[in-house]
Amino acid sequence: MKEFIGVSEAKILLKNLPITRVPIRLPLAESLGKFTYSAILAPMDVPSFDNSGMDGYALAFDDSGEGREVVDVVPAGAMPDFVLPQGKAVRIFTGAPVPKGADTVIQQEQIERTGDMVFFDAEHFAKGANVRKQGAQCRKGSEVVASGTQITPGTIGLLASLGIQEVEVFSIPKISLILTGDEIIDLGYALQPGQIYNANGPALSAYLELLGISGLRVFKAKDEPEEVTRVVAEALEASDILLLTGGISVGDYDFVKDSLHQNGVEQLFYKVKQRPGKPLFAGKKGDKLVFALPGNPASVLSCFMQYVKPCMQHWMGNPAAWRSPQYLPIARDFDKQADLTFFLKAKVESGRVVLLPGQESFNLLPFGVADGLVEVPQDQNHVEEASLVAFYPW
Ligand SMILES: Nc1nc2c(c(=O)[nH]1)N[C@H]1C(S)=C(S)[C@@H](COP(=O)(O)OP(=O)(O)OC[C@H]3O[C@@H](n4cnc5c(N)ncnc54)[C@H](O)[C@@H]3O)O[C@H]1N2
Ligand code: MOO
Repeated sequence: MKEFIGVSEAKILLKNLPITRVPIRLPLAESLGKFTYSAILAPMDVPSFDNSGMDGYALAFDDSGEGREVVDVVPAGAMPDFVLPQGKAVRIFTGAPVPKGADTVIQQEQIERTGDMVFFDAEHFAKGANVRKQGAQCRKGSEVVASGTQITPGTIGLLASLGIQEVEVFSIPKISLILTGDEIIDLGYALQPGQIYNANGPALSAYLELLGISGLRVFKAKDEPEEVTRVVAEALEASDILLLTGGISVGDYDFVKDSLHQNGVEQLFYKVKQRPGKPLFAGKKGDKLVFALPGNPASVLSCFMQYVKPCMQHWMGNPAAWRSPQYLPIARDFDKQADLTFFLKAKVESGRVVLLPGQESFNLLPFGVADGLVEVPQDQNHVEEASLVAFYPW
């Protein structure tokens, strides 16, 4: 039951959590952005036949003779059923199979053609020129993609070239979000006095999209203990990772922590020496992770980026989930009094980080332009202009 711990201790606790991750098989077209679960081996040679890299003429390089008679044409998509006779050439096109008996393709710009005869200057070529050999890209059985690789459009092209239609990837966690707070109103409704628009829901849903996670289930709970407990039970059942916003500090209407305990969630830590997001709660129930994010929107986004995002990325098989920040020079001096780690909204301008005005945890204005967060460690109260600071892009 860790209480009021430092940022690094909180991160180490999360990083060391054993997480059972399961692979799923997905159609290639749905695998973009996912991480491969196991290494992928080539099921065949690619190219699977020697083929021409140019539009031109295929011939046997070592054949002597001033010119070659063109005896046939090989288009792409057809396999020639003849052996090229000695001293002859065939018209060939890019991607077409090089017929047996030929070993070199001379591109058509380098050929003089007179009637059925072609002439070229052999000094400008080497044997084998412009022939893409069978297996030049990869041999059957060779590893083409390592495990833990993020699938890009390029990976999809590579796998398609190998005829692979499905890939085994790390699954995407099922995420639920419980928004607490009687004052929270969804977009599209008129605000009554005392009410505010739900900013945390749309922001988190967008952040999940950025991580390649769709299908977020959003629940709402009134500031009422039985309701929070009931909604936690329902949401927990349906999720691998449960997020809550609000209701986690010490106010009379903050019921989240008790509701989590009542639902058998074991506390990993509560309260972190940081601003924003001091009352952050992390817990687990079996393999399920639970994060109760302090309701202020800046705390929600900051805590999500620093703690929840790496857990989710780790779950999804990203080997760089807990990667180190970038180190960039800060544009101006910065001073703080509190003995807490600060996460500050910042913009990168000409390679320097500029801290934005409006760092209070209720204030969303700097998020309109921020590129990410700067971390100023707990024990550092002064940051000198131009010194390097840790910067986390979104
Ligand atoms: N006596 C103390 N009061 C507070 C402390 C404390 O230590 N002692 N901590 C403060 C800090 S720091 C934070 S952070 C907040 C966290 O409070 P909760 O997690 O209980 O969140 P709420 O009180 O429910 O809401 C805080 C704030 O955020 C607004 N909010 C909530 N949900 C949304 C949403 N979906 N979209 C937009 N805004 C939202 C809510 O209206 C409140 O203004 O506690 C401090 N208090
Ligand atoms: O720790 Mo809270 O997020 O500052 O307002």
